[in-house]
Amino acid sequence: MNNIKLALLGSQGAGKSAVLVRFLTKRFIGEYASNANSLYRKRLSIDGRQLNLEVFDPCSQGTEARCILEEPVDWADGFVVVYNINDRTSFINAENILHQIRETRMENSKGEFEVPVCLMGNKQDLSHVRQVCEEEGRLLAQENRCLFQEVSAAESYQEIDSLFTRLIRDMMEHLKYRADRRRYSGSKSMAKLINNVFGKRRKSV
Ligand SMILES: Nc1nc2c(ncn2[C@@H]2O[C@H](COP(=O)(O)OP(=O)(O)OP(=O)(O)O)[C@@H](O)[C@H]2O)c(=O)[nH]1
Repeated sequence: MNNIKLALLGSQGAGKSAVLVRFLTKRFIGEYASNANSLYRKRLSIDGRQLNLEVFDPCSQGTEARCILEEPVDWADGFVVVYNINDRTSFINAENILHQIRETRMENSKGEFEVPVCLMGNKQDLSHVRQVCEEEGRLLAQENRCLFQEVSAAESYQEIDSLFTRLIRDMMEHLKYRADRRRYSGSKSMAKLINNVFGKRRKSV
């Protein structure tokens, strides 16, 4: 069975827990304890494939984006970055987080892989007081080559479900690609090793 690790990032109060709980339980719960990191686990079936999903929902109280990122950025196979469309600061924070994910992951993987990321503009039900227009979100997502949608954890399940599902599909593809690459480079180095040992020996006979 596949294990998939997802991290939720974003400003305090953007609705990270609300979005996640909507996806996992189909329900909206108004208030969540936000003074501790949470790790959620769920078994899912996507395209007939069983998987164990782990989601890290870090406590973002009073922390800077870089601190939020320190733990999950190496751990996760994919990210959901949430901002509140009624709070421009949370959008700017999302932008910083996306840059940091890219920087860190590019460094770690020598630019070979791009980790799947989804940008969510939450609280769409309050769009009459929005501070960030939808186009800005879409542009930011395009620049960072990630999925994007405005959602409302309070009012709708469908969009959140399909966005998470698309992201998890991308993550599964990405993990498979990485595993294939590793296998391929493993067999290449094995072939090199065999060549070095036996090839040389044969020459010297
Ligand atoms: N109107 C509206 N309120 C929402 C929505 N999503 C979340 N909220 C509210 O926004 C507040 C913050 O939501 P949380 O899910 O706790 O936000 P968070 O990003 O997990 O916050 P921290 O854990 O503090 O980082 C709560 O009062 C939620 O009820 C939404 O889609 N619409």
